[in-house]
Amino acid sequence: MIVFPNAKINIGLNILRKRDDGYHELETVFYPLKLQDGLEFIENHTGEVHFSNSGIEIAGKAEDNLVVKAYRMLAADYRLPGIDIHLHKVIPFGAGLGGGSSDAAFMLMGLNDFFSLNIPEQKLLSYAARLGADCAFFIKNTPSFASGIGEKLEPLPLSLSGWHLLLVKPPIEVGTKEAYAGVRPGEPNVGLTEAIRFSVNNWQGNVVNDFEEGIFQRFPEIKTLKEKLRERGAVYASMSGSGSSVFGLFRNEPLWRDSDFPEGSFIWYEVF
Ligand SMILES: C[C@](O)(CO)[C@H](O)COP(=O)(O)OP(=O)(O)OC[C@H]1O[C@@H](n2ccc(N)nc2=O)[C@H](O)[C@@H]1O
Ligand SMILES: Nc1ncnc2c1ncn2[C@@H]1O[C@H](COP(=O)(O)OP(=O)(O)OP(=O)(O)O)[C@@H](O)[C@H]1O
Repeated sequence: MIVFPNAKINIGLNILRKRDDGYHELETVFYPLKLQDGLEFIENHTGEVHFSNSGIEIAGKAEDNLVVKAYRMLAADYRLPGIDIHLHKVIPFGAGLGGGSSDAAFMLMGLNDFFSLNIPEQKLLSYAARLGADCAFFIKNTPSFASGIGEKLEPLPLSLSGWHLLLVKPPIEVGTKEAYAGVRPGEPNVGLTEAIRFSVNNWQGNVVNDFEEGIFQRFPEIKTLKEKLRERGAVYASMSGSGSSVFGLFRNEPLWRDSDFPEGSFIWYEVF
């Protein structure tokens, strides 16, 4: 079976408070992108899991990969055969695009479908939440308002249809944990549920990402990137999640060249 896990952006991200277990309560809007990895698995007769990877190389042991963790989680509760997994990685990581979380969520859904496990959506959502705070979103994969630690989801009637998105990930990887360490939690001036209802023209300054302050201090080139997207005509520009990627929303196709951005940047353009 082959599935295509997609990326997400965060539109606004307010970090409200730190919990006793170290996680942070937040409010954010998740919006799916067409940018995708390719994830294939076939049954084998060894009873083992084999993992291979092409495209962007993922360092570390196969057992640490979120798709293998997703398999192990289901295999603990359901009878599953061994499988060979191949992940073609296109979505950059350390980018705030949720690529690893998406791979894990699509693995859960793929195993559920292919091996007819009949796991209801509510249960898939709770498996996903155990794999990562972002992961549950990809089970639904429609524009959503998220709260809690990112796992409480409500569908959001937000359509960016017709808007052009230009996303740039500079050659900097930001770890999620370190990004959280650099924020000061607090209540926003305008709550996200209210701000997101404004027209996109009024988002800048109202729909904010609380990770930006700390990350821009550490990596001024990411701040410069956001300014560049605004100069190029982005009606709204923001870092996504914990960074390092930055996106701009444009009314029309933006004019840009690869050389506008830091050498080695990953660039993605789509029309919603
Ligand atoms: C930055 C976001 O992408 C915004 O959507 C997410 O909050 C991150 O979600 P994620 O990558 O799925 O995160 P996880 O793998 O669950 O957590 C990685 C680390 O980030 C921190 N973390 C994550 C989520 C959260 N609400 N509060 C946290 O403090 C914790 O230190 C945790 O150990
Ligand atoms: N399938 C996977 N794809 C990408 N990274 C993975 C995967 N499985 C495990 N990882 C590990 O997760 C780390 C990436 O996590 P990180 O949270 O920084 O990235 P991200 O995909 O940009 O997500 P986020 O939007 O949550 O910030 C990498 O260092 C990598 O080793």
